Amino acid sequence: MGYFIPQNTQVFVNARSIGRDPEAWHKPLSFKPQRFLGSDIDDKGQNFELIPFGSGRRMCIGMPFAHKVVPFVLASLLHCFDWELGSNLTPETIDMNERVGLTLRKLVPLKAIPRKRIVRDR
Ligand code: HEM
Repeated sequence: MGYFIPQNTQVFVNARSIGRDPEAWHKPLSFKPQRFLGSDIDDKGQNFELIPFGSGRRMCIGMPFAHKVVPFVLASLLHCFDWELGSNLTPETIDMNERVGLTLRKLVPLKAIPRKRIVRDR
């Protein structure tokens, strides 16, 4: 690609910017999980526009575990609690600005208040 990278250079892949590239994604800043319905793109390291777990020999070894645990924990939290936003916020007024760093964090932390939902046994 025409770049000269000196020996022993430490290279960081900017997965955040790749995931927000308008050349790779339609309306990249919109939360649209349905964009993956019927899509061939997955996160297993072969589609370089989506590399949350990295790619190649050093990609995340915890990916299969994360694939099982993250949906399970999320589904449990949604199933067992009703969630409210504090500070008179609505989904439209949440501050989505980000803080710069090695990992991506919200500039203003999200305060979500869980209210226990009665879950009946079958
Ligand atoms: C949503 C959850 C997770 C994400 C997004 C994630 C993401 C990543 C990324 C981006 C890398 C660097 C890959 C590279 O250098 O190309 C990595 C490496 C690694 N991850 Fe994860 N990870 C997750 C969960 C886990 C879990 C649950 C474990 C262990 C149980 C784990 C263990 C590791 C290890 C050991 C490495 C280093 C692999 C190596 O350098 O050979 N990760 N992960």
